[in-house]
Amino acid sequence: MAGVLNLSSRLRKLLDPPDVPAKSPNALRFGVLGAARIAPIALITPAASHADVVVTTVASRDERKANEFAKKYKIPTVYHGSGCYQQLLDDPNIDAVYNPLPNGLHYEWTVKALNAGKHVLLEKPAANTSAEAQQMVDLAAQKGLVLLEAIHWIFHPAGQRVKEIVDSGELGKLKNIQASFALPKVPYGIIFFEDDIRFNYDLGGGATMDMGVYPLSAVRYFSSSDLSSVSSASAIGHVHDPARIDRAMRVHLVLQSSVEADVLIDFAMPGWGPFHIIPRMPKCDIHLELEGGAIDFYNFVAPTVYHSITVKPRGKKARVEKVYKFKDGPGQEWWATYRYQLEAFVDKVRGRTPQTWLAPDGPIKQMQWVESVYAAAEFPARPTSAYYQSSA
Ligand SMILES: NC(=O)C1=CN([C@@H]2O[C@H](COP(=O)(O)OP(=O)(O)OC[C@H]3O[C@@H](n4cnc5c(N)ncnc54)[C@H](OP(=O)(O)O)[C@@H]3O)[C@@H](O)[C@H]2O)C=CC1
Ligand SMILES: O=C1OC[C@@H](O)[C@H](O)[C@H]1O
Repeated sequence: MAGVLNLSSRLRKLLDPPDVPAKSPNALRFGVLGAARIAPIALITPAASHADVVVTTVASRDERKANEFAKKYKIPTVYHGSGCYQQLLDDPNIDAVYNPLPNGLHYEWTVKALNAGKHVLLEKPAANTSAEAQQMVDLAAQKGLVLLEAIHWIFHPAGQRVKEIVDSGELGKLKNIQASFALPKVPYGIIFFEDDIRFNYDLGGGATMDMGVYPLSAVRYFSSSDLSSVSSASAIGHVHDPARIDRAMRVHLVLQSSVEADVLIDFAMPGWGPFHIIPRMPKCDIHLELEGGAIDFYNFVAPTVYHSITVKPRGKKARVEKVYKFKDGPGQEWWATYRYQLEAFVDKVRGRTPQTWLAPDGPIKQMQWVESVYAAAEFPARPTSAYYQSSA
């Protein structure tokens, strides 16, 4: 009963967090590039409970969409039309930019934002290629600006607790990881639309680019190791562009630490039963095999909703842990992964030491892994952006 009450209280506050009584007078002013669907979840809602963040500006190419978005989310300044993204970057009243544009535009608008002197919270994956990611990371360092690729789940205490157990040696050496993020096949419009950016090759689409960021980052994070090789990879093409857009990807990875990993990514797992009409349950799990036992981490991407960490020492009784809040650290049980991430971003901008921060070369490694997966599956690399080519 207590579990159900906690769940309901957490969900209520997750979806409608209490506003802070007052924002600080010099709160960090965020501008949002594009009226993207993810922006309310990843920035606008988390910002409501952060005293040092205000979302002041949105730029959307379409005037009506721009105004509707601004009205709905109470954003005072709006730019629209063909030059609106640059107008936002030129606005001296903005300190930080949130970039949730399609993946293929991440590089161009992040480079432009950094050149305009703005800190950048950048949606995942950082770019279309590792070379683009490298340039962005170098530019941010050169300018002394904060650039964070939004691998939000790592900022939540649940993922960090799993890492702590792995690194503690309680279960011995890590041997194998199975990481899955896969959604059931449902009619268009329920999860994705037919013309979604995820299915557009030129915009950097593909399941490995999109959902793959999660299990691949989990393998990197829990193993603390780089990739040695992709020993097998099999892709299922998306119906609209089967040779270039992966609907699903299944890979076996060998890491430099000799840990091995199986990764499954799927935008639309077919149903089962007669005519495949019974939808499958989403998969969002990490299974870690260690010398002395195993750990199952359920729902690693959205742990605030619900998660479980089942620790199974070999020959002993299993235990289940749930960690919604740090013992000593920022946060509330209802904080979304995005809220923990925003806390860290602001701490970094303000010159404080965040509870968690990601290695500067993380976005580069992440894209190198994605490139290796596509190469092994004999799928083309995502296209280098025209802006990168013109500025190289
Ligand atoms: N961290 C997370 O949990 C999640 C991250 N993401 C990431 O966020 C990014 C955006 O995803 P999502 O919000 O689902 O995408 P949307 O399609 O909803 O938003 C993308 C925005 O980009 C702008 N845009 C600019 N050029 C184009 C173009 N040629 N075609 C389409 N849109 C364009 C549009 O803004 P406008 O027209 O207003 O100018 C649009 O609203 C992706 O990088 C994705 O990987 C997505 C979901 C979850
Ligand atoms: O969290 C997510 O789930 C669904 C994906 O398509 C999205 O881009 C991702 O970030």
